[in-house]
Amino acid sequence: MTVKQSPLKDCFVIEPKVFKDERGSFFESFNQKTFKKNTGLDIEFVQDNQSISQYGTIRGLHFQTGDFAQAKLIRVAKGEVLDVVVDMRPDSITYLKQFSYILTGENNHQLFVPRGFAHGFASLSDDVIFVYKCDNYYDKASESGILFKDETLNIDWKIPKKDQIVSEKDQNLPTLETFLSL
Ligand SMILES: Cc1cn([C@H]2C[C@H](O)[C@@H](COP(=O)(O)OP(=O)(O)O[C@H]3O[C@H](C)C(=O)[C@H](O)[C@H]3O)O2)c(=O)[nH]c1=O
Repeated sequence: MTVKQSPLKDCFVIEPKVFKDERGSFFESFNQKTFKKNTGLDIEFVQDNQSISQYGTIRGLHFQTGDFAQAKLIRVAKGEVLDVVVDMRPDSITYLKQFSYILTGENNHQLFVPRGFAHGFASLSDDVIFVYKCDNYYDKASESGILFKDETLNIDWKIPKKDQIVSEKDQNLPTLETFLSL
């Protein structure tokens, strides 16, 4: 496994070792000992999530606040996504900076997103199987987020407006300016 730092503090890309043969391929999608050895992080993931999305779906930007903030280890089992994170930690040297990365079922890359980051993704293909580990449990009351089309962040989701599929909940998330003023 190779760990590559992203431009955002504490956020990094993991490229697992993939074994290929005439049958197909195999890789360890998570190994606690290897993860700790290569990242120096001793994290206990407590919840695995999976979502399936059609082309054009944009989920996010989400995060849980306070005691229920979540670090996530993200990968795409099938399809292709543009994954986007924003550092929402006021004390961070990369505060309010954003980073996007293409995750696919082909490259098997993973993105580690620390607690205190907003996270979202756009489905660039149909039938995207998006799987991720969280180091804290889901807590509806702690859910928060930033509007995906926030003008300050000006994220290019790579999906034409006419093709965008966004939940009612996400369409009503606050802008960054509003969130920061709360
Ligand atoms: C996240 C979550 C949701 N749910 C329930 C709540 C809703 O009834 C239903 C769909 O939830 P939601 O529309 O919030 O799902 P996503 O839009 O995929 O949310 C996720 O998408 C972005 C990309 C993230 O990074 C977060 O992990 C998460 O917010 O699943 C649960 O029961 N447990 C959970 O952990």
